[in-house]
Amino acid sequence: MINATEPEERAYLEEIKEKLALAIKRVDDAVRQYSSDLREKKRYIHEHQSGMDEADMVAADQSINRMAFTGEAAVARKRKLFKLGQSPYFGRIDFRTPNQEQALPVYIGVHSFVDELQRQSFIYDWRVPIASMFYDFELGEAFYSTPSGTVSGSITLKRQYKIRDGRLEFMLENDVNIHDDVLQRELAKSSDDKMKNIVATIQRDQNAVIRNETDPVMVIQGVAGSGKTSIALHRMAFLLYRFRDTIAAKDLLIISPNKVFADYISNVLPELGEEHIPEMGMEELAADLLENRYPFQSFFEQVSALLESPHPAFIERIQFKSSFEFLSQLNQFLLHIENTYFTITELRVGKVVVPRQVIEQKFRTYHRVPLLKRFPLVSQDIRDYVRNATGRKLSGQEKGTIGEAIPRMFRLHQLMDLYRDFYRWLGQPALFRFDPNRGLEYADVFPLIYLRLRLEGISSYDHVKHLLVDEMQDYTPVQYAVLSRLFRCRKTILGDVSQTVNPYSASSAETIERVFPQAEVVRLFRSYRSTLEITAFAQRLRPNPDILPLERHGPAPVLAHCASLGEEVAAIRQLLADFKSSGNHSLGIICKTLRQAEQLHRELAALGGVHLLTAESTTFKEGVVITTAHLAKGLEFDEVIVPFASDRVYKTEVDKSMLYVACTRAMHRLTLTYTGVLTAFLPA
Ligand SMILES: Nc1ncnc2c1ncn2[C@@H]1O[C@H](COP(=O)(O)OP(=O)(O)OP(=O)(O)O)[C@@H](O)[C@H]1O
Repeated sequence: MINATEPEERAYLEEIKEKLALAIKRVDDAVRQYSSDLREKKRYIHEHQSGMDEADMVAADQSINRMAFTGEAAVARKRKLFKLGQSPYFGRIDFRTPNQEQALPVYIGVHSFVDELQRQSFIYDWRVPIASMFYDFELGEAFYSTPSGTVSGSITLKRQYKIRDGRLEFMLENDVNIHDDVLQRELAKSSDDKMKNIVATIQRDQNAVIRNETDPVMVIQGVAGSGKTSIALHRMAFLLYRFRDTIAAKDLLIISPNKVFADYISNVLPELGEEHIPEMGMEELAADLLENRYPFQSFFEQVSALLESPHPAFIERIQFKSSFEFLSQLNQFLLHIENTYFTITELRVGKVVVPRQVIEQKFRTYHRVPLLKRFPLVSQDIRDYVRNATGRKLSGQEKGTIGEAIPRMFRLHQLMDLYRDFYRWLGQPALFRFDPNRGLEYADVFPLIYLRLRLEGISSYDHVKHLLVDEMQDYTPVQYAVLSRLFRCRKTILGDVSQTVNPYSASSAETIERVFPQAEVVRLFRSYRSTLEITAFAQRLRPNPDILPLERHGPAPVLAHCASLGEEVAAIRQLLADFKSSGNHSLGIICKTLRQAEQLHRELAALGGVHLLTAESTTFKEGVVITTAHLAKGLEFDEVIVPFASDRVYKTEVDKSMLYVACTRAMHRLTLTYTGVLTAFLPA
């Protein structure tokens, strides 16, 4: 066997590092050559500019661009090689097909490394087909799929390595399931400031999601900490690799809940050697789709309003607009306006009378065109009709008459008027509240966009080739209907219905399936983030008998009763001091409302290094963070403190959701502090 023993492996690692160093040197030389050629070329052009014609200039430009492009590619390659030098590979399988005499080792890393001189693959990218067996199989029979068919054989050896800064820290041989051991070590570590890649320990069910190439829509419903976001990002990296000839990072789009989250996850793709993927929030998308014509309340403001003053009529409006019933009513209304808002009459233009039937027939011709876009088309056809009838060109005035008369045959043209009419048609005008000073309620934003999409058509996102939607539970059927019409591409949609920040407008995987009947729904029950003690504690808030926590232990969550607010703040100060000497890196103090978070921030700011995250924040901060459960969604911390966990603060369904989200952010340690009586959501 090749490299059977640990000393042999160590020697082999040195050998690979040398090869990598050599490869880096070659790239360096090449880069130097490119830049000197480029300089030379530019100098030449500069000097000979006057004698060059346009064609020469274009050719020169092209050649400069080509050179710059090759130079950039070389720099990117160098970056990858350098990274491999730090940690060339994390796994190995020895695989033998029936017609091979000996099993050959397949070393697996974050990138591939092929020695061009020897024409030999030393390291396989984790995304190549053969590497999938590392995640899918233990020792024994195994197979992998390639575009040209399935390859079967057997795995005779499987190893995992932890190589850091070029040094082999440990190496594990597996006869049973080594993944667990390495996984445990990874999970027990304290978190860095941002989300990490998990290539070395991707689990089998996760791998299936990451490598799924066939389903047009994947919906991932996974319990808190099941790795949904991680998997989705690895899936993007996989698709970028698998379809590298047709999909680039700029062709993907991530819809993320907020900028802090976007920043938090922004490291993963670059770590995997891919470029940054464009990202936008739902509100940004909404503003764009409404062309900034109508100011509106944000989702964060909607949830804050629910937390601070949950008015029954407000809740009713939200609930209704989050239902399937609402979407089908909107669709019926669209039919209704199509059938009843037209009053088509004959049209006189000079001496010509255009009969009603002709105009009707023209409108029918364009029934596939969005309704509000038909008028200019019909107007043009009628002009042609009149021109043919008169046998002469039309005057400006005649053209104008037609251009004005045709749209007038439809009752309303303003989107907002139509939307308002919808509620009249429903017989529920009170369900639409519009205060021009405060803008639209958030619950009205996507219904209005939906109307616009159906009535005017929008094609500005046709370039997107894969859409990733995180925190799917917080979007309503109308929002999905908009996404489905706007993004005709493949989609990966993920979330957890237990972690909604607004139970009145939550969507489950089943809801989403109704919008995307072709979706493949995957459910993940294994939870990786928190210790068993923390997961068990969070289960008291939202029991889920199917959850499978990983067997990892830590201190039991603490419920700290305090005699007064002053004492509570003092207790939190003490917890902060303990944290600073604990060796942990991140601490999240997660409140229910922004007001509480701001208040606590004022109390603790003097300690220094305490960051307040608000809806306006754009970057994730290392160390101690004070924020709300809503904004902490998707993030994780070594330690979490949930202040004010009393029955006065956590009493409604929305409050309970917030508490669940807050507690499930903790990886290793969780403390809840309160004064008075503990929230009833945590019965003893
Ligand atoms: N296979 C794995 N190997 C190592 N770590 C993993 C693995 N799967 C998940 N994790 C870790 O578990 C934690 C939770 O992952 P992630 O944030 O992707 O989960 P999530 O399902 O999106 O969580 P939530 O819905 O609660 O926000 C992260 O620290 C992630 O690195």
